[in-house]
Amino acid sequence: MDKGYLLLEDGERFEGILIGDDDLSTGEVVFNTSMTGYQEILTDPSYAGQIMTFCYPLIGNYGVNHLDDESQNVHVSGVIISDLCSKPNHYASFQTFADYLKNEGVPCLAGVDTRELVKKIRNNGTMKGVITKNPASFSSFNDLSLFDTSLVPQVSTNVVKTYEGNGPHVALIDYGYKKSILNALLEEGCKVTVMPYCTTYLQICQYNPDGVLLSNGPGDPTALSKWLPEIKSITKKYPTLGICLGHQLIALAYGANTDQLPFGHRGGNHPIKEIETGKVWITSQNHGYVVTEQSINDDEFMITYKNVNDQSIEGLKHRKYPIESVQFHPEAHPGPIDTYPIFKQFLQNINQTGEMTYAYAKEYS
Ligand SMILES: NC(=O)CC[C@H](N)C(=O)O
Repeated sequence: MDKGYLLLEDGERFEGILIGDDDLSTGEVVFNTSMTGYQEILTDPSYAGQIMTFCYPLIGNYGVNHLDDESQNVHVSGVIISDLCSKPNHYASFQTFADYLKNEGVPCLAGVDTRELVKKIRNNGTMKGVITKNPASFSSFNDLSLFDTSLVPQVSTNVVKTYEGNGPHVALIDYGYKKSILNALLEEGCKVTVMPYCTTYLQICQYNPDGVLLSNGPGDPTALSKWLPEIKSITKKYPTLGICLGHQLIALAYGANTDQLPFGHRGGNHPIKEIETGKVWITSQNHGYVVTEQSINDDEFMITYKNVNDQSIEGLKHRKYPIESVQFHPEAHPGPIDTYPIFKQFLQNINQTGEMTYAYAKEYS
């Protein structure tokens, strides 16, 4: 088996065994603390451009199945693990973790002291990294072409697709949506039209939805600045729910700012507090950016949830219009489903305020 290396931007190097694909992999090195759900994590398009370090020490023990994919491909650019299980045991498993990554063309470094690596990221923040078989051949972290920043166009669909249902019609704007978000809407009986990230307000109107969901997605939300006026117009007309990147885009569209967290929130045990009730929910999270509290216009938006660990903003609600957004993932997969009712709340918003929304829109324009 070949040796491989993780080279970090600050010059430190971690050694391991190279499994999966043996090509060069570049990305932002991040970590996820979830104890299960590696397949969902690998296939979540929000992780595009990132090298994922799994904190849980044993990976691959239940293999890979046909149910857990959150999209059609693995989106992480590389994987770092401690112990690899090569003899998985699960009735639904059809492939090993290593073969799966090889087929998907994604390099993985196994046998790494992930505790040391994670401690380093926690202390110094996320940084760029490279997985390679041949460290001498890697030239420079300054070669920006290796670290792509236009990630959403790469993961979003370019065709409009409708899933039939008898309930309200939701336009799901695809910045890199997770299948579980679509499934949650379909389970609630919605008709769902998935639309590309670059869909304009007028294009959405042609489909006449009852509500709009702005999905999760990879990268820095400010990379989508060009689309903010469209997003603002959409939210002024339709009841809107934003999830993760979608939440950040709503905040940006209304003039707030986003900032980068030191090492992100990625895991299945992030506590958030509902400001109105004081209740704490445990959530699934995966984000590196966050809406800055001071930048939120208090007259327009109220903060609905805050992170219990670092007090960062976890949710916003417009004071007048049916616009809500959450930084965490109510669809879970992987992680707890405590906040799944957010989807039901969204549908209530659609049903109760559908008529009013049009009145608001008139008044607003
Ligand atoms: N899951 C997401 O939508 C992630 C949002 C954004 N890319 C971030 O890292 O903050």
